[in-house]
Order: sequence, then C-alpha cells, then structure tokens
Amino acid sequence: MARLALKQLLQENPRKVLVLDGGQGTELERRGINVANPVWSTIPFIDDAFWSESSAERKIVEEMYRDFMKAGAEILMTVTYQASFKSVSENTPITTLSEYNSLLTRIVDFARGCVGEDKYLIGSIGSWGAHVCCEFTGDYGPNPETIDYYEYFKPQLENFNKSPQIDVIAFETIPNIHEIKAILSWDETILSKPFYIGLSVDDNGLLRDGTTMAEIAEFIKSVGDKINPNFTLLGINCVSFNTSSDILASIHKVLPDMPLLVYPNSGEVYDAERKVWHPNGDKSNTWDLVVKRYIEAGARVIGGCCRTTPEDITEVSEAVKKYSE
Ligand code: MET
Ligand SMILES: [Zn+2]
Repeated sequence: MARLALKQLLQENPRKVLVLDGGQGTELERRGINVANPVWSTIPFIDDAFWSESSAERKIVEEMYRDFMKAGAEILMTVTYQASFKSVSENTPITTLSEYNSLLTRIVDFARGCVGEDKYLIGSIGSWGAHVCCEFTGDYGPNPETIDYYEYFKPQLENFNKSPQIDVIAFETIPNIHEIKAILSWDETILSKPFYIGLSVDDNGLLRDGTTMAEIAEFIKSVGDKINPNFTLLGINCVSFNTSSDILASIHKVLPDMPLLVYPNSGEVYDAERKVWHPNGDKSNTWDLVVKRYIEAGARVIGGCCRTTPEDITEVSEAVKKYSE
C-alpha cells in the first residue's frame, strides 16, 4: 500500500490536514445524473450498462473523482451513502446478500481505480435515518433506543470491513444520540477498520434530536478506555456553512484531544417552496475564513458536503495550504 495508515498519518504529523472531496450526490446530479430515487447517488451503479467501458454515466463518475482530485482532494468517498442492504434490496432488482456484496465490491473497486493507490478511500454509510429521510430531523420515532442499528448497518459494514481498498468507514449525517451510542458500543470484532462519525447538527449547534455537544462529549468520556480503538475522527457534515466553524469549535472545547473532521454544505439556502437554491447571503463567510477557523478548532480532515463542487474544494485546498503548514 502506497499510503500510511490514516491514524498513523494523523498521529505522526500533528499539523497535517487532509482535504476531503465535495458533495458527490449533488455533484453527480449537477453533471446530469438523475439521482431522484431511494438509493440516491448509488443508482447509476445498479444498471449493468454502467460497467461497460462506453457508459456515459461511468464517465461522469470518473470525471467527478478526477476533478475533485485536481482540486486537491486527498481523501475521497465511495458513492454509497444510500446503499444499505435494506435500501438496495427493497428498491432495486438486487435482492440477495450475495448480489449486494458483489455490487458493493464492484463500486468500491471502481472508486479505488478512480482515485489510485495514493489517496485515502472512505467507505460511505448514511445514517439509519437516511433510509427514512430523517437525517435532518433526528426524529427516530418514540423508541429510538430500541432500534436495532447493528442489524441495519451489518451487511454494508461487513463488506467494508473486509475490503482491502477501504481505509476508513464513515457514518455520515448521524442525527440521533441513540445511534451514536450504538455505533460507539461496537468493538473491533464489529468495526474492524478505522471509522469516523459525522454528526448532523442544526444551526444552534445541537444534534438534530436536541442533544448538546457537551452531552455527546460526556458520553464519549464515560466510555473511556473501552472505546473501540478504531474510532479515529469525530465531526460534522451536511451542516450549515455559516455556523459550521462555531459548531466545530464547540466540539473542540469539550473534546480537545479528539481529531475532528468537517464538511459543511455550500452555504446556499434552499427555498423549499420554489424548489430553488439561493446564494449565501453572508458574503463575509468564505472558505478561506472558515478553513482557518476549522484548523484552529482541531480539524484534521476538511471538505464539502451537499452542493459543494470541485471549485469549492480548490478553495478549501488553498486555505488548508495557507493555514496548516
Ligand atoms: C446527505 S449528505 C451526503 C453525503 C454523501 N457523502 C455525498 O455527498 O454524496
Ligand atoms: Zn450532504
């Protein structure tokens, strides 16, 4: 393997900040792929035609990876946010575990082929809430503590655990404290690879279910040494651009030794009535400014989530160079 283990890289180079890619799902949509379906951006891979050399959609995905890398991304994701076994088996012709594993392995190997051996590859897993569209409300019903999170994640997790191509597993957009507690209760037999948790946080800096960052920190501290040593980074993703640096600083304050990661949305504001995006009204907030603040707040991995493009990642890389070296 051409690259150092991610944890080793972060530990041995305390000033190193890795640039992550941007919002893949929205970027593929911007490039013409219709992602409006229950498995979202994983849809192109479901069609057998994708795997032929001449596939136009395949070219689009390859170009997306190429452009994020040109922009400076050093750690990139698989396009598997909505690809849990439940979502795939209930909404596509792929219904058996063995077909599902072949699909995931194909997607992961394809992503590795696109990014090459030098880059880090993240196996993306959306929150439990993502399959029922509540990753931005955190409303997991009346008994969120009784949900069997492991059963839901297991097939995707086992595939990624075994994959020699995946460097780190991502639990993205996690909005509920019970889900965080479940993930952090899993030992190395269940989560045998480095992993991170991206929290889904509102504009007031609360987890979407209302939990404070201090409460999350208390929980992590209460697990203490028993925490899975593969727990590598904690952070926020798919959060408001304008408030993201304050939120990250609030996590750094309560967990000063935890390596953090952050990839916010583009800063545009969605008008749900007219179904259009408006530009960020706060012109004083630039990538240069927020990246500087992220690094001051302990960020070790920085990129973009929904609606961020290779142009955004270029600005992220320039700012990372300026403030981390
Ligand atoms: C809804 S958050 C989506 C995160 C995912 N990694 C993507 O950008 O495609
Ligand atoms: Zn997002």
